[in-house]
Amino acid sequence: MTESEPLVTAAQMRALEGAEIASGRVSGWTLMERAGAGIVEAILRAWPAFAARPHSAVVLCGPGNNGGDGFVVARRLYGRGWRVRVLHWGAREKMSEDAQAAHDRWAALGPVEPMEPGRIAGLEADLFVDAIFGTGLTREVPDIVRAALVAARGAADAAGGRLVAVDMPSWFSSDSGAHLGGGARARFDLVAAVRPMKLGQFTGDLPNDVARVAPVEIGLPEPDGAVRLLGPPRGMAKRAGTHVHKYTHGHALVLAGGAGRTGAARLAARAALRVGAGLVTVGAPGPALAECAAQLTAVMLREVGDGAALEAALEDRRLSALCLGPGLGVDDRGAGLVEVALASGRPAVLDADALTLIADPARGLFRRLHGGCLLTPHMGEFARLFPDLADRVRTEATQGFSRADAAREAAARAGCAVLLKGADTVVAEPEGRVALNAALYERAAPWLATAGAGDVLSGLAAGLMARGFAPAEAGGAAAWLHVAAARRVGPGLVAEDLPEALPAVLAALER
Ligand SMILES: NC(=O)C1=CN([C@@H]2O[C@H](COP(=O)(O)OP(=O)(O)OC[C@H]3O[C@@H](n4cnc5c(N)ncnc54)[C@H](O)[C@@H]3O)[C@@H](O)[C@H]2O)[C@@H](O)CC1
Ligand SMILES: Nc1ncnc2c1ncn2[C@@H]1O[C@H](COP(=O)(O)OP(=O)(O)O)[C@@H](O)[C@H]1O
Ligand SMILES: [K+]
Repeated sequence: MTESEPLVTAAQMRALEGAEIASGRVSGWTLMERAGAGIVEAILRAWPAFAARPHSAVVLCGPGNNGGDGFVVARRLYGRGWRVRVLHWGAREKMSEDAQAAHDRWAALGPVEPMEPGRIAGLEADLFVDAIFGTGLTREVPDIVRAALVAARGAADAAGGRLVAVDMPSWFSSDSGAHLGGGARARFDLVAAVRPMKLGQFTGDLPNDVARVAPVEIGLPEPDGAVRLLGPPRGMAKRAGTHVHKYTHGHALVLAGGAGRTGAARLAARAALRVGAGLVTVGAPGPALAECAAQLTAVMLREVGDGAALEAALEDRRLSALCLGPGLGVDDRGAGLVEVALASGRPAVLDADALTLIADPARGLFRRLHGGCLLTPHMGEFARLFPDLADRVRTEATQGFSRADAAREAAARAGCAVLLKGADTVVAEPEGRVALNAALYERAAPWLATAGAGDVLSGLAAGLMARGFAPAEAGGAAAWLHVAAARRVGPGLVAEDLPEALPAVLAALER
C-alpha cells in the first residue's frame, strides 16, 4: 500500500470509472480484463502453492460486472491449467455488454452451471471465488446468495480450501462496511480489492470477517474527495540546527483533575513529551500537586486551580497547545478550564471529560469551539455530542452511512477537527476531508483496547499540535503512531508502555 491510499464509495467509483471510459482513455472491457487478471495475481501472491502448480476452483458469478470479473478470473485460472467450475446466478441477457463478453469467453472453454447452494456444499475445490456482488450491492442480499456464501465457506473448510472475494464479499456495503446478509456469516480469506479500494473494506462490520485485503491495480486515476487511508506520517523528525532549542518544539499544557485522578493526565503528558513537544507541563489543582510531583520527572508541574489560574498561565505565549479531558472531571472547575481554554483560541485537544462538558447544552461550550481544536471522542462520547449522527451510524449503515460520514458531519457542525476512535479511527476536518487510520488486518492492534490508551492518544495529538501540526494532521499522525507503538509492544501492553515504545517507532520512521 502507498503512504496514503484513497478509499472511495460506490458512487465515487462509478463516477471515476464512467469519466475514464467517457474520456476514451480506456474501455470498460479493458478495465474488466485488468481487474480479472489482477485478482488472479493477488490470489497467486497470497498462496504461493497456487502459483507453483494448478489447483481447482469454483467461481460464483453474479448478475453484474462483479460477475463479469468472475468470468475473467475463471478464464485466467483455466488458462493456467486449473480445473474450474463456474456457477452463475442471473440472466446473461441482462448483464452489461462487457460482462456478457466475459461470460461468453468463459462459455467457449467450459460450462456455465446455475448457482444452486445445495450443489455448492458438495463441491471439492482448493479455491472458492465469490464474484456475486461488488460495489453494485444496494440492499440486503436474497436468500440464495446468503446460502451460496455459507455453503462456499463450508465446502472450502471441508476441502482445506480458501474463500476469496472479488472486490467485496458480496453481502457488505462498500460505503460503510455494514453487513447486508441478515444473520448469515462467513469468513473470507482474502478480498482482492480493485483500486481505488473502497471505504467499506476498512470500516464497519466487514473487517471482522476478512483475513486480509489485497489491492488490485487497474490503472484508474486518483479520485477527488476520497477518504485517505493513512500510512506512516511524514515530518515527525525534529528539526536540527544551531538556532533550535526546546521552545522551538513547543510547550504543551495538560490539565489534570483532582487528587487520586491524575493518572490519565500524566499519561497524556508523557506521550506529548515523547512525541517531541519541547516542554510539557501538567496543570493540577493544589490538592493533587503532591501526587503529581511524586510521579513526574521530565514533565513539569504547575498549580492550575481554576479558570483564572489557567488564564494567568496562558499569558506565557510559548504555551503552544493544551490538552483537556483525561481525568479532568465534569464539575465546575473542569467547565471553567474548558471555557478559558476555548476563549484563548490556543490549539487544544478536547477528550474524555472535556467532551462530556461540551456536550452539556446548559454550559454553552460547544459554540465556542474553533478551528484550532481537535475533539477525540470514542463512540460513546460521540453519541453524547452528536446523538443523531451516532444513531445514523447504527440505523443507516446498511444504507451506506459510515463512521466517516458521521465524523465529517460532526466536524462541519463543530467547526473543528473530529477524531472518532476505534480500530477504524476516522479524522475529519470541517471542510470535509477525512482520513482513516486502520488498526486492521496486518496492522491489527487489539492490545490497544486497554484502559488509558485513549489518554495516550490525546497526549500524542497535543504534543504534535504543540510542535505546530494542524489539528487534523496531528490527530491522524497520533492515531498512526499509537497503533505502531502498540504493535511494537504487543500482547501484555498497558497504556504506560505506549509512550516508551515511541522512540523506536520514530527512529524507524526516520530510516
Ligand atoms: N467500477 C469500475 O471501475 C470497475 C468495476 N468492476 C467490477 O464491477 C463491480 C461493480 O459492478 P456493477 O456496478 O455491475 O455491480 P455488481 O456486479 O456489484 O452488482 C450489480 C447487480 O446486482 C443487482 N443487485 C444489487 N443489489 C442486489 C440485491 N440486494 N439483491 C439482488 N440483486 C442485487 C443489481 O440490480 C445489478 O444487477 C465492481 O465491484 C467490480 O468487481 C471491474 O470490472 C472493473 C472496473
Ligand atoms: N480493538 C482495537 N484495535 C485497535 N485500536 C483500538 C481498539 N480498541 C480501542 N482502540 C484504540 O484505543 C484507544 C482507546 O481509547 P478510549 O476508548 O478513550 O479508552 P480509555 O479512555 O480507556 O483510554 C483509542 O485510541 C482506540 O482507537
Ligand atoms: K464479490
